[in-house]
Amino acid sequence: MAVCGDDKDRVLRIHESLEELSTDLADYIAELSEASVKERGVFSIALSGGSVINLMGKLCEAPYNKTVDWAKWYIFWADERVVAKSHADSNYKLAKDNLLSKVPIIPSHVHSINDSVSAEEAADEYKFVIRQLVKSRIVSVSDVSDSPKFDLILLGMGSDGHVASLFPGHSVLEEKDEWVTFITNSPKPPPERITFTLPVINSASNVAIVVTGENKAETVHLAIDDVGPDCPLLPARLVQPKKGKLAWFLDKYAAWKLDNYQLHEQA
Ligand SMILES: O=C1O[C@H](COP(=O)(O)O)[C@@H](O)[C@H](O)[C@H]1O
Repeated sequence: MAVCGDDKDRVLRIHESLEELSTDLADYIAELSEASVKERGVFSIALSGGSVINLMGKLCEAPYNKTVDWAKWYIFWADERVVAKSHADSNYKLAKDNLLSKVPIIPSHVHSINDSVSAEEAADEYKFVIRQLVKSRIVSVSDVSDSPKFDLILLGMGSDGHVASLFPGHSVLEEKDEWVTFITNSPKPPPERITFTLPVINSASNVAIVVTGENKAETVHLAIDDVGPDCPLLPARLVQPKKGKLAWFLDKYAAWKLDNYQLHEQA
C-alpha cells in the first residue's frame, strides 16, 4: 500500500488489491471507532450504499468482530433510496445483509429512514432524528457551523463523480441550510432518494471516499488532481472537510490516471 498526501488533512491510500484495501479500510474504521469511543464514549458513522459496503466486509471477521466496541456504534446513512427496506435497491438492506446482521450492533442504534412516506417527508423525519441525537450528544456538533459532526462519513463515488445522492449539475449541490434533503429525479435509479448535504459531509471529523476499478480512473483523476479551470464540477471534488480529515481509499486500477501516479506508487 502507498499512503501519500498533499497535506495532513487529505491522504490518498492506494492499494495493490481489493484484499489489501479491505484490510486497510477495516483497520482505519476500527482505529477511528476506538479513538472516538475513548474520547466521546460513542462512535457515529454514516454509511453509503454500493461497493463500499462489500469492501467493509472484513469488519465482520477476526480480529475486528471481537475487538471493535460495537455497542457504542450509532449508524446512519449518508444517502438512501426511498424504497422498502426489503428491496434490493435499499442501502439499508445492503448494510444489514453484509454488516449489521453479522456484528453485535444494538438495533436501536441503527437509524435508517422511514420508507413508508414520501422522499420529502423521509428527509424531514431524518433531520428530526439527527437533531435529537445532536441534542443528546450522540452526534457531535460542528464548532464552525450548526451542522452535525459525524465521527466518520463513508462515501463511494459513481463513475459520474456523484457521492451520496449528490449528482453532477443537480441543484442539491447548492443546498446550504438543510442537513438532509431529497431528490425525486436521480439520474441513477431509483429516482427518489434522500441525501446528506455538502455542509453536513464537510462538517464531519473524518470522511473516507472508497473507489475501485479502472472504469472510475478518469473520474478519480478529475476529482483529485489539479486539472485547471475547465474541470467539470464533480460532487466528489466538493468533498472538502472544513476541519476534518479526508482519506481516499483507491485500488491501483482506480488510481492509475492520477498525476504523479508513479510517485504515489513508490511512496
Ligand atoms: O447510488 C449510489 O451510488 C454510489 C456509488 O456506488 P458504487 O457501487 O459505484 O460504489 C453510492 O456511494 C451511493 O451511496 C449510492 O446510493
